[in-house]
Amino acid sequence: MPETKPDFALSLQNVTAGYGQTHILRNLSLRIIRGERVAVIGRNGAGKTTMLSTVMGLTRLHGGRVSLGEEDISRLSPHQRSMRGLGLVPQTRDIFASLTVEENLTAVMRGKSTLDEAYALFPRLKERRRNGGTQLSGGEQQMLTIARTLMTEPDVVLLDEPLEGLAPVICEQLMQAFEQLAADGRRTVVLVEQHASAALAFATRAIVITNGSIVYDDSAAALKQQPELLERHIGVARG
Ligand SMILES: Nc1ncnc2c1ncn2[C@@H]1O[C@H](COP(=O)(O)OP(=O)(O)OP(=O)(O)O)[C@@H](O)[C@H]1O
Repeated sequence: MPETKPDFALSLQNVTAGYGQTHILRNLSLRIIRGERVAVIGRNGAGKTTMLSTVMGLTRLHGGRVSLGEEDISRLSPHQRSMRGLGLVPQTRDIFASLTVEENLTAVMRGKSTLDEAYALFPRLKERRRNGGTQLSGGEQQMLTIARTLMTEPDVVLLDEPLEGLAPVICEQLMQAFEQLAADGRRTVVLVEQHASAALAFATRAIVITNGSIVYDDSAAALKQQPELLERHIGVARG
């Protein structure tokens, strides 16, 4: 029987990248299959944000290649990458504070995306649609940041520590929204998160980064069963 080739959504091949002359990621290789849910965990400063930023074209690529599907996107600008279906939800909640919720969403809307879609995912944003960015709570700002990225119709969604600093009840709502985003393999989701247990409950695959290199790449369920490994790689296994 002919072997079917995996459909890779995103690939990093021998990537060395950083800021200016500094190398943070070292010869990092990774291939993510379309529809996969991947958790990326690691200690502070391990290079998780740098990895997402490198995929998005926001760092200096010193060597290697980044591909989206079959296409080498290593030389494309962040905007071109976004147009091809990459969406980054940055750690720095990225909204226009002077605009209302609705204006924030319509400003970046693309293709077939609709406000209803955003509001179905986050009903709270519908309630707050006429409120300005500065009037939102931290959790609402995070919801808006995620919804803004979705308005660009990404096939691959990169989430950079979306739960950081938020109350447990909001974290739960966000995790439910990520479940919906990833449902039926509709989107490929890469979740960088310090809350290891939430990330591992969501993901099918886990990647652990230490000093800019991948030290674990296997099933999320298997990593959950090895608290000593989690402890070794990320310190206190945070809930
Ligand atoms: N803009 C920058 N310029 C120079 N060095 C940077 C920059 N951003 C991050 N670094 C450095 O790159 C290394 C990796 O940082 P990165 O933010 O990727 O880690 P991280 O795993 O996401 O950690 P955290 O959980 O703290 O966000 C760190 O040593 C950091 O100081």
